[in-house]
Amino acid sequence: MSSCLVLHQSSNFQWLNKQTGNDQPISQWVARDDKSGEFKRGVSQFRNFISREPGAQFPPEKGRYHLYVSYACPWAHRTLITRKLKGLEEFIPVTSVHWHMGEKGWRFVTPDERLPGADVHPDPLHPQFTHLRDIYFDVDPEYKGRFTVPTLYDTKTKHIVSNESSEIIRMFYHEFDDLLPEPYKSLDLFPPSLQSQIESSNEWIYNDVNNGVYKSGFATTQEAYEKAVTTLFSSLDKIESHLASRQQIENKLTYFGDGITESDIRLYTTIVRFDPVYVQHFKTNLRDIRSGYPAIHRWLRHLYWDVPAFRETTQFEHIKKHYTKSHPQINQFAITPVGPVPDILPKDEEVKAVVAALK
Ligand SMILES: N[C@@H](CCC(=O)N[C@@H](CS)C(=O)NCC(=O)O)C(=O)O
Repeated sequence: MSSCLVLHQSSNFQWLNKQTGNDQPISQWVARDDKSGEFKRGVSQFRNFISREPGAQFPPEKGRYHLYVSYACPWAHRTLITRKLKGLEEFIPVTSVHWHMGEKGWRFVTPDERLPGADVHPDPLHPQFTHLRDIYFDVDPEYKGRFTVPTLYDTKTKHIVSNESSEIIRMFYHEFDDLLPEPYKSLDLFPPSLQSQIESSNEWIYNDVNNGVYKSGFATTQEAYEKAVTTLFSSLDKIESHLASRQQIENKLTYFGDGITESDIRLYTTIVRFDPVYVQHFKTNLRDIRSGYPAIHRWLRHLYWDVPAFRETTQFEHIKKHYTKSHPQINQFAITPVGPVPDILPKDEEVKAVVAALK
């Protein structure tokens, strides 16, 4: 453990003044001096790549890299789905943090805690570390940024390879292919023929939907909230008509092409959290998915119920408790709403009002 880390852990003064390495408390989602009240997501700081190119700094190797995630987090969820779809579970071990994010950020569970989901355990690489931030400061005592999941860590060089989910999933697409058996080796989640469509939809779906729910929920002015929520719902309307025509005209259940692609992965992790959390916690309540967006609902339930990589990486207890119990500025008493029940509907059930409307 670096001496700097000991300093961070032992001094309350340091905690108060350096909670994110940039003098903002962890829970300060909108910068204090930002009068717009708009949530602006920071840029990830570690941006290296695992590559199978000869001489690469981070070559693909079984067991070399460790992935730190939270089951609650939609960005980390992308990496868990991709890892499973590509058959990388034996190659890239995972540790999930506890669902609660406090003033010191994400923490590891203690040895006696039992939470749902695979791989929720203390940090196996640094058993003395209590929080994810300990890894960031161990790697860089001067780190100035947020301590985010996913974090892809190299056990050999003791560096963070990347803490940017959109890039981690792309490393998983092909860089390990030489080590993988079929059918994982030839699974292409970003096929050349669809890349430009995927890229251009990523841009607005990221801004308006994936990050849009946070812009709505973390807004600190009425104007910022209304701007985010109306943009979010007009983008959901656009996604609904795209998926409805895919389902009705092309008879396809995925977002583009014939199989699952990056677009499905990136959209799913927001949509599966929408009804259970975002509708009430982030006030994204012009409609919900189950009663307001039939084509999105059908697409969501196809991925959840028919594709194990989606269902097995979706842990509703982590999701519901994380948001509702980690944001005191939004939910002072940390009460987790019971509904909606169930978290996700079976494929052959609809909410009663939808059934009545269809009669
Ligand atoms: N752009 C990053 C965002 C990751 C991110 O913001 N993760 C959240 C959890 S959902 C986090 O760890 N936040 C901790 C913090 O900001 O203090 C990515 O896609 O990987």
